[in-house]
Amino acid sequence: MLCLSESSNTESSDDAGIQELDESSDEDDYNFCDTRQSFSDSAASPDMRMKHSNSSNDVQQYNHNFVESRSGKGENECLLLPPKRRTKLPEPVEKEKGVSLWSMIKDNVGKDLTRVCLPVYFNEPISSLQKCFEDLEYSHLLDHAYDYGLKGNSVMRTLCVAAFAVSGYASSDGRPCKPFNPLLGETYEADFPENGIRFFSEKVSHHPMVMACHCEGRGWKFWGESNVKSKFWGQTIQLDPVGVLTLEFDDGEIFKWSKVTTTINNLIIGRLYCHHHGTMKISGNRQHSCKLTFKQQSFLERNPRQVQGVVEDIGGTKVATLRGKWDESLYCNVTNDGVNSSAESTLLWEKHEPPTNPTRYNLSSFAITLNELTPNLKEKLPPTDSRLRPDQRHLENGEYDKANSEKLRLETRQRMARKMQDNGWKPRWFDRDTEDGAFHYTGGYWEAREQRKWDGCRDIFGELPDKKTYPVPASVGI
Ligand SMILES: CC(C)CCC[C@@H](C)[C@H]1CC[C@H]2[C@@H]3CC=C4C[C@@H](O)CC[C@]4(C)[C@H]3CC[C@]12C
Repeated sequence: MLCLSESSNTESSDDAGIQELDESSDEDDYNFCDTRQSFSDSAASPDMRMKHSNSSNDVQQYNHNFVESRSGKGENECLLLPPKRRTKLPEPVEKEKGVSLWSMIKDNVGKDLTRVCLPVYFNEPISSLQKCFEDLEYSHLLDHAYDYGLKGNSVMRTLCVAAFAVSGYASSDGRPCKPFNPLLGETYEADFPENGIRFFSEKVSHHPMVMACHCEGRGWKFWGESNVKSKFWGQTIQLDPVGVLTLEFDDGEIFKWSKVTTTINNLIIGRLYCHHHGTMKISGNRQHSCKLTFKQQSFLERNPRQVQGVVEDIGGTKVATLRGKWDESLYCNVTNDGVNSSAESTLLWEKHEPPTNPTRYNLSSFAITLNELTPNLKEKLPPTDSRLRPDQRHLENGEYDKANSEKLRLETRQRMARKMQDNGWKPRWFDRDTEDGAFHYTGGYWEAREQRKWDGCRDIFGELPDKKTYPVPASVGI
């Protein structure tokens, strides 16, 4: 495995595991304004007629409890609007260098690839914690799922949950770089009132590398962990996710599923791309469950990236089907009385348009916003937030040499992570449940943020206070 998940290797690098602002958005997190704005996504809205239409500007009733009246009356009412987010990354300070992955690993052919140190140039300016949040770009599907369920439409609820589970893969298309491997105890918060969600994640284990996350939306909670087992096959790497994702609606309905296998292709020659394949069983605790198949890619496949699925009731009767592509869109057909209805299929989900000027990282518009650090936000963050990680910030700014040296410094520091874990280090915000073995959010993050009380949050990105207090064990790999 080429630097993807950690190995217990002694000399491997932390590759283990491998602004210009558009608007003056840094003034305040919130802008007060007197026009009502809508941030809704339309596909799969419960109020929408079942057609392929995609009108994205309807103001929908389930949106934005954050849009509150400030003055409380009349035409001049002032509404609290969400922050304006940036639409592009900063212009790089230095010119981009053309370094091929092959040039980095060619001298290591036949060697253990976990020992190959990749320079920061192969990273994207996003940490794996932030990448977990990318799975929630289409969280409106869960809002719709909640509403459908309340209206008694359990089939549409299940279909929306399935569409959500697939939508998380959309942003992996055409992304050739490796996210930063967070430091032990690194956190990431995402307060997205415009999407009605609040997300939090923490790296809870370094060996094996595990990240736990927790997200609250309108009518639902979603949590899980991100941990992959990887196998290196030479030209490809296979990633098998470990752990279960859980979605719980406020009315008590729960869905659980695991992610499918991801294969990263053309590591050595050709254009690097990833492909997702396997079966995803989304099990519900009430009326319906869904089985999705991400098709295996073959040389003859004229239609790659396909996903197909069926929704079944507890008796095993097929009540709906679903098909589409994980990098494009998904449609469903609801079966009536066991007979496939001839009516046209319904659009459940469609990928957002890519940004107009993509960078070499090929981030989506949503991903571009995730590492933005406004002065106002900076004041509120704990010292462990990914946005404060210096090498990642330098990379984002296109300061490659600074990024590289900071990365080396932090990796040296990180070498004591295993020692810390062995010595009983515990995550600050998550706890492993003794019953189901999963990490659960212990709560209190947003409350601590309110009071700016970050007790127990170490300065993980700074200089080590004293090497004697934290000896770097010679035999510990990262
Ligand atoms: C050698 C270097 C430059 C290769 C770059 C590899 C990139 C494409 C790899 C590195 C880490 C990978 C991610 C690691 C873990 C997961 C979780 C899984 O459930 C979905 C895929 C996803 C999100 C992977 C997508 C591909 C990924 C981003």
